[in-house]
Amino acid sequence: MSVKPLVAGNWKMNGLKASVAEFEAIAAGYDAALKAKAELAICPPFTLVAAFAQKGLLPVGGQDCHAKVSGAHTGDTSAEMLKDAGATYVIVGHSERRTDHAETDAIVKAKTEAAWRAGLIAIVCVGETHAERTGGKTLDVVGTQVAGSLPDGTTAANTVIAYEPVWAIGTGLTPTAADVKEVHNFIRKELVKRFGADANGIRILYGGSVKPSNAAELMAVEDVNGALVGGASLKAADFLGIAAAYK
Ligand SMILES: O=C(CO)COP(=O)(O)O
Repeated sequence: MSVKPLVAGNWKMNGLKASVAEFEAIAAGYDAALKAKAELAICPPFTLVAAFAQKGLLPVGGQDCHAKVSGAHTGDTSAEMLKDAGATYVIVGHSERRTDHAETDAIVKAKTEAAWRAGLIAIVCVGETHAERTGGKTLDVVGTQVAGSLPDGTTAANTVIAYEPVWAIGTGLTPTAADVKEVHNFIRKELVKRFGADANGIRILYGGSVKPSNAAELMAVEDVNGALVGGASLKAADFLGIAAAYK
């Protein structure tokens, strides 16, 4: 099944009002040739979601959501609020949330359901730590996260998976193409086993130190259907360079 790749930018805790210029530069550079290669999306901090979405230039996403619709949850943002602000996507279960905010697979699953309830596409992140990889536990860990973080009813239309090895995030290190292939093939198999043939259309993004210089090799790997890009998504030239790496 041929799947249109998605190259999504995760701006993390970066960006001020002035950053709308960089967002506009990304949209301006997304020409017909790039449109033929990949879809783009930008997930800025909450404070910029509405401002970016109002531009109507590219799909926008949040970086997290609460599982509930509303209520006494100081500092949290619901999926409905993101939808109201104009978001299309929301990232859930990023390793920085799993670590900094002790998010478990059960919490990530509840957030994924919240995303669907609000009409958002969930970008569900999974990935092993360095110790887990060197301990030979990568597929066990990723398999457990995939099983526990995805609700019944996961489809190609409501969910994107992002495989992000924790040790590759922000480090400049990346797994070999063979290692990426092993994990993506494994995730695909698990998805098809549980959700049926439709799961061949679920996009599985690779994330972790993706740059224009390594994008061509990583994006050519079987079952890699795009990228979730951190640092290199903050500069239009780098982010567009990743999309351009598609043949
Ligand atoms: O965590 C990531 C995207 O969600 C990857 O970050 P980097 O691209 O900065 O390594």
